[in-house]
Amino acid sequence: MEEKVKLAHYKVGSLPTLFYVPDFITDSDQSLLLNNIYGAPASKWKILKNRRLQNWGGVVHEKGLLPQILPPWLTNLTQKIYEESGLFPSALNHVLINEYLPNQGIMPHQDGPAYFPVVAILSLGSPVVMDFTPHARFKQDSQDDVCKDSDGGTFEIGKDKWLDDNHPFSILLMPRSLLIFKDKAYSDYLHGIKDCAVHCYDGAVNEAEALKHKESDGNLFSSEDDELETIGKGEYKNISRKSTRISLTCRLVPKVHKNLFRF
Ligand SMILES: O=C(O)CCC(=O)C(=O)O
Ligand SMILES: [Fe+2]
Repeated sequence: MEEKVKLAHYKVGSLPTLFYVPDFITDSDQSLLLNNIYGAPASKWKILKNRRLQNWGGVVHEKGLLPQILPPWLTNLTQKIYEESGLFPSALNHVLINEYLPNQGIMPHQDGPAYFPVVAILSLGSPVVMDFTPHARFKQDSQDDVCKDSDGGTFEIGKDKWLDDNHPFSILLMPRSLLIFKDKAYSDYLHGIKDCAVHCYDGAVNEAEALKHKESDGNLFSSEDDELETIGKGEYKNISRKSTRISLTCRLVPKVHKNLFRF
């Protein structure tokens, strides 16, 4: 994304606040990030049931951040996101790095309340499809979806109408791309990645944009081109996840507890 280029140029799908920036970083930036991530002490990895993660920037509590200085190899990235997106009120101070093997994913979830409600996710390695699903709580709470009948009672609008306005969608995340979402995409939808080795990208909101930019570097990870299969005449648009994916979820925790502890 060139400096001062309007983010609006990268809007994808029908929500106003979902942006996909192909080739946000270069191949050599990707290699540098991967070298730093895999060069971190083994103790930096937290092992979960379905993925591994590294937490950088400090410990996030519901009431704020117990901060830890981000290393320069991460501030290079967060500063670029901060400056080029223009969506954050101050510099990003937290990065979560997730590593997924081909049969691993992340359950549909909503990001926690401690974060400023804009998230920027940089993808490295194997492509994946991320699914967005309307949030059930949003469905129940939405006053707009409750209509008054002539007796003053209320009735719910039909499920079909609700789904028209709030339909699930998916997005193809190619390596070196940046996904940014906020507002409705952040608060009214869950996002997740299926834990299976084949993902279908047919109908993904950014299909054209994602497939335009797929030149590969051929090192560290197997070629991403090999992972995109188009069988027949575009009937099955699948990804075979053959290699590891790394994502860097970059966020701002506005409330920072000062001088509580140092690392
Ligand atoms: O790996 C991803 O792309 C998503 C990660 C995510 O949703 C999170 O860390 O909250
Ligand atoms: Fe998330």
